[in-house]
Amino acid sequence: MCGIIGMVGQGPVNQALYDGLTVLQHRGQDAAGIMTYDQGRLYLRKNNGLVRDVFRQEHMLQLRGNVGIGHVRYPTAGYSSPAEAQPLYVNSPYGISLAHNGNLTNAEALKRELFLEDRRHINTESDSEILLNVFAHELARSGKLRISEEDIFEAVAAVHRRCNGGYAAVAMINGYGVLAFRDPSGIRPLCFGEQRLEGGGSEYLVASESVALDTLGFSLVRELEPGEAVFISLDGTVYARQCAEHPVHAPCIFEYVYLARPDSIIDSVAVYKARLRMGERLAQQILRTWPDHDIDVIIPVPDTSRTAALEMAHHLGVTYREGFIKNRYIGRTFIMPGQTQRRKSVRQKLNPIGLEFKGKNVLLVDDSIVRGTTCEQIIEMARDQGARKVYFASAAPPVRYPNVYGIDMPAAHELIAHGRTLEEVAQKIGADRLIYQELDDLVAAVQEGNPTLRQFDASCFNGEYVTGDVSADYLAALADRRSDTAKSAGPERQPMTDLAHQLHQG
Ligand SMILES: O=P(O)(O)OC[C@H]1O[C@H](OP(=O)(O)OP(=O)(O)O)[C@H](O)[C@@H]1O
Ligand SMILES: NC(=O)CC[C@H](N)C(=O)O
Ligand SMILES: [Mg+2]
Repeated sequence: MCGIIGMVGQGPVNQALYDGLTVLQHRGQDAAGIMTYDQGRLYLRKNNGLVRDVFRQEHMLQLRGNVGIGHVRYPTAGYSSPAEAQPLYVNSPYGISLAHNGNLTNAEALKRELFLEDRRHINTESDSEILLNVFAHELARSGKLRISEEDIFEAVAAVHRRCNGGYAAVAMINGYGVLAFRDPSGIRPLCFGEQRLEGGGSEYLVASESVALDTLGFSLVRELEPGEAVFISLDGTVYARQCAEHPVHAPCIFEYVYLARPDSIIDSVAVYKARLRMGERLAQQILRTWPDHDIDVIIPVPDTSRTAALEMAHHLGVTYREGFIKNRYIGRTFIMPGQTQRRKSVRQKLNPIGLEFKGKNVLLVDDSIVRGTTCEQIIEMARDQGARKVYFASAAPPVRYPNVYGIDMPAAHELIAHGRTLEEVAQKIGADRLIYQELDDLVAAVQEGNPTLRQFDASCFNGEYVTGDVSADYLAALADRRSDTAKSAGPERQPMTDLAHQLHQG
């Protein structure tokens, strides 16, 4: 889950894009980039690092123009190299740049097609470069010198026919404007907003999460429908069209569990309220299955679990206390690239307050347990502080299957709950008792915010992939390529690069 943003303004957009990216930083900490357009020229700054480190004053001054797009990256394909930082650019046709959140599941096949049939060269291992080139190729089909919004929507429709997986994207077409589109299952979020200016006219902003609109003073117009594309021309005219033949709305449920900020609204569901309901349902489960519990205190694992833990304590009538203090200068652990870094960061990030643990039966609450990196260490810390019993609750069900739509959980064997029973996980993490949210309860907690949502991508919990194209072979190849062990072995030459290479060798 990267963060994407795009703006058509009436004055320079560089600062607004920068500020927007800082509030989307929780979606990607690896790399950041902004591309702007001014009088026929494009200006780009991108690099590995946090937003505050990538953009210095000299870069900001060069990002000229009233139109631009931006990206914060959390890699799910390719490598953490600056060359794969986004926005990505292709010069033909017209000059197109693109920022992508999600992951394509047929990237390999598309890469072959792009090379063998469309005569396009892909220079990185990023699936986003493939998405950009498919779009560019389809837009070029119009063969026109001047394109219309209909040509742009036709190209998006073709992208939907060719690409599988999760993709929410913003693209900037040189001399035309900013395009936003969402995959036909609406897996990754995307919304757009408007700010009316005092002197007349409006500015428009597209972003992964509504929190970016709020902080920049835009009001939410609406979220993009699955399969829909919205195009905002340079003069500020907004065009929208449904470009998918059979859209099905199945947003990623993990956005509500962990990925999104609580102050965002996604598909008309307030993430904060969904998390409160997750806490409430977890409390109900405890009252049902463990009515004579002996929990003295509920302690959240900062940050994301706080909302659910607070409500859980309220419904159980148990004291809620802050038992871990988070170092505010350390980012999210889960989205760090390697296991060594993740493991080290938990210790650096969370420090216990001893008196909240000593002699008590504590229930630690987290939003989710994925690899188990956090809970194993947290439980150990609680015991070191003298806790009598350490119970652990997860506001999400056991994560047992890989995610293929933009969350870097590529290998089932790295997930602590994969192939393990509840008791086995409890034992492995060292908890005296482990409570997981039921999937039905999680779904209900989100759905209550918008009953029209009938389906979710909950694949990491149930192994059902909404795009219907994820085979066992695909998952095996993904694990092979992207598991922590594979990644630590370093970049390898990929088969498609070799295809071009082989051809030139004769
Ligand atoms: O089982 P694991 O593999 O450790 O993954 C799950 C943990 O990672 C996330 O925290 P993170 O530190 O990324 O972010 P947060 O501060 O938003 O909670 C999540 O909130 C859990 O605490
Ligand atoms: N998390 C994401 O959305 C990743 C986008 C893209 N697949 C990349 O790896 O750069
Ligand atoms: Mg956490």
